[in-house]
Amino acid sequence: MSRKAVFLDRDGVINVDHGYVYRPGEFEFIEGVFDACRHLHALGYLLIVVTNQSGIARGKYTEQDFRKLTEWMKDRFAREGAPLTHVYHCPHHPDYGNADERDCYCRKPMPGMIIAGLNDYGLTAEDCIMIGDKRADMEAASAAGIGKKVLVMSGHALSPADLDTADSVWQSIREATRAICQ
Ligand SMILES: O=P(O)(O)OC[C@@H](O)[C@H]1O[C@@H](OP(=O)(O)O)[C@@H](O)[C@@H](O)[C@@H]1O
Ligand SMILES: [Mg+2]
Ligand SMILES: [Zn+2]
Repeated sequence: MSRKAVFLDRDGVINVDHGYVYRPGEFEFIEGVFDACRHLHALGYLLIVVTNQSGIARGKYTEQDFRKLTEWMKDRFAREGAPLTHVYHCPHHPDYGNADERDCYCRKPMPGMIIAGLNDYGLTAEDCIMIGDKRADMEAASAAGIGKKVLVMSGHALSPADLDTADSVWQSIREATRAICQ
C-alpha cells in the first residue's frame, strides 16, 4: 500500500496568523483543527507540517524559541489523538543571511520541505494533500507533485489569481477535511 500524508501549513491553517508567532501564549488554534487532523490520521494520512519561519532570519525569535513552541504544539496534537509525524521549517528569508540562505530551496514556494517529507517517509506524492492559506503553499505543492492542493480562507487574504492555484478552496481546515473525507 502506498504511504500518504497531509502536508499542513502552520500559520493560517493550524493557528491564527497573528504574525511571527513564537510563544504558546499567542498560539491560537483554529477552530476544528484537532477534529480535522484526528479524522485525517484515522484515514491513514501522516500529518506533516511545512512552515516558513522567516522570523528566525529576521531575528524576531531564535531556533530554540521555535523548537520549544513546536514541542508544545506536538504535545497538544498528540494529546488530541492526532500525532504530528514531523514539523519541517524554513528559517530563511531572501533579505537575510549568506547567499545560500537567501536563495534556499526550503522556503515556500520552493518545494524543499515537501520533497524532504516525501523522501523521509517514502510517500507517494500523487496520494498526498497540501492544505495551505497562501499561493506559495499551493505552488510548493505543485512543484513537488502533490495530488491535491487545498486552500483555506482562515489565513491570508486571497486574490482570484491565488484561488486559481488550488484544486479547491474552503473556509478552514474543518470544511476542507469534511470535503476530502466524504
Ligand atoms: O504560514 P506558514 O508558512 O506556517 O508561516 C508563515 C509565518 O512564518 C509568517 O510568514 C510571514 O511571511 P514572510 O515569511 O515574512 O514572507 C507573514 O505571512 C507572517 O504573518 C507569518 O506569521
Ligand atoms: Mg500560512
Ligand atoms: Zn529555507
